Amino acid sequence: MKYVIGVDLGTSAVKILLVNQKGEVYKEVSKSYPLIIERSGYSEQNPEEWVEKTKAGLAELIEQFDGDVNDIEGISFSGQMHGLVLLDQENQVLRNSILWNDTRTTKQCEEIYDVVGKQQLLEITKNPALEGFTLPKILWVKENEPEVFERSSVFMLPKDYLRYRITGHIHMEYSDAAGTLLLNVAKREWSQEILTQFGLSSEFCPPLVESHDLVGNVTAEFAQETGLSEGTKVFAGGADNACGAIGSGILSEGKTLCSIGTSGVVLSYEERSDLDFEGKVHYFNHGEENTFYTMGVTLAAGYSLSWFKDTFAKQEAFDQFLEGVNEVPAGSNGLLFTPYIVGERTPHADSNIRGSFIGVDAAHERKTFARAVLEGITFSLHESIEIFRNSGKTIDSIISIGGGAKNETWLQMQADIFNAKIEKLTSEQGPGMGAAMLAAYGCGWFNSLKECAEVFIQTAKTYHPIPENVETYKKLFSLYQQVYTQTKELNEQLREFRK
Ligand SMILES: Nc1ncnc2c1ncn2[C@@H]1O[C@H](COP(=O)(O)OP(=O)(O)O)[C@@H](O)[C@H]1O
Ligand SMILES: O=C(CO)[C@@H](O)[C@H](O)COP(=O)(O)O
Repeated sequence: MKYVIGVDLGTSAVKILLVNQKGEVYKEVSKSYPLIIERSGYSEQNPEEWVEKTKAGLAELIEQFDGDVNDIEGISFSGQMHGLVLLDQENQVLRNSILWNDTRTTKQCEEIYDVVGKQQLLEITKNPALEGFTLPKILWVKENEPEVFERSSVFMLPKDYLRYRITGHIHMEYSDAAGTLLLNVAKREWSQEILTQFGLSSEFCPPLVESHDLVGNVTAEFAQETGLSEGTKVFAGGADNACGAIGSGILSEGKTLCSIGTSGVVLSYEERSDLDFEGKVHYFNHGEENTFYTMGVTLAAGYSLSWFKDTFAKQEAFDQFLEGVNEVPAGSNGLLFTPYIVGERTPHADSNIRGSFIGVDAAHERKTFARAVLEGITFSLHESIEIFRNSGKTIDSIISIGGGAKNETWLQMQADIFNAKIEKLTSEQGPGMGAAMLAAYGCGWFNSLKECAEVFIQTAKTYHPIPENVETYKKLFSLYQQVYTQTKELNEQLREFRK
């Protein structure tokens, strides 16, 4: 039996899957790392920590593997998107990576609109200037840390840096490059226009490759440190949302994905590159050649839950913390939560908004708050579903992945709030599975990712909407939507008190 490895470099942890030729997950390892939050709006990680935790995870996986390591034919990657990694001329990391959920760059986003023009930016990159994307982070470093910027010779994204450390070769692939605001998404090339407008050279951008392209082998040093074979082929991989889509079989029109990781995503497959969503949803290159996807993003989806748990019950596991949420009725006895704890992206691109609990009552218990947090996160994702439905898409069936898909009550809640059938797959590790599929396709096990999906992906359980809950949530959703407008001005005034 042959195997491939899928490495998902997430925001909360690196998750590593060893998958056999039938698509069965043979072994699974996860190693977590923290966010570095120096002040409100900041979010960083140390790239060395990604490398060390991946090495440790791979070593553990190989140690437990009782087969022949030479049968592990390929490895590929899925990665948290947009994070800026700056390297100097010796390819040494210059500073911590500034992550996708860091919102310090509002000023730089305005500068991008001033210099490029909103319409022109949408035409080239298909996306608006959002704080989380990479170009605003590059401009922030240029303005605030000029000595660091002057020493930088190339920029990378998180999983591309990790892969560089495994192979010694620098590349970037289209699905992640799409989230930099430097790529012409339809033409699939770095935008000379935007690079020139910001005084950036072409050499600052790595060479572009396809997600399933072979980009090297495991170096002798990395093989020795992890137990991997030097013969294992390394394939480029994709952005975590592109990989999540591949790992969930979102490979044809009409398929919708809901992913609840640190962020939350509602994603739809697009064959064409010339649709116009006016920047209301992100529009990126897929990890499948020459196709695309659109998505709405909740900045703090799983992160709202992990923040709430870690703040009030750090020692408890998620399952223990969520015990009893199924006993609280739909609507959490009148308690509403908005998950804007680090700002929001879809539908409100607003780095200043913050979360609220509305309607706190003396009768509410901890489990009421926990359920309200799950509902608030799901309402936020429903805003993206509504954008897609209003654009003419039919969404009656959704595949749900990510850490959030581990909880039965949350999956039923998704069916009730989205008013759609929810499918849970045999593995909720969509991005890791997508990465493994890119390696399997790259190794030539299948003629296409679609063929691979037919073998690798299976539905474990389906959740159908409960009509009574659907009605309750319809009413509550319109109240939820009002909280943003009602609290926007208050949050402007609270800004000066934040540290
Ligand atoms: N047992 C669980 N039940 C419900 N939610 C969970 C559970 N375990 C993890 N989560 C949620 O999943 C999130 C992590 O999901 P994951 O897909 O691993 O994220 P990432 O790829 O961003 O690292 C956590 O922040 C948490 O909110
Ligand atoms: O910023 C985005 C997408 O635009 C995020 O979805 C990141 O890609 C992080 O993903 P997770 O760690 O939550 O999976």
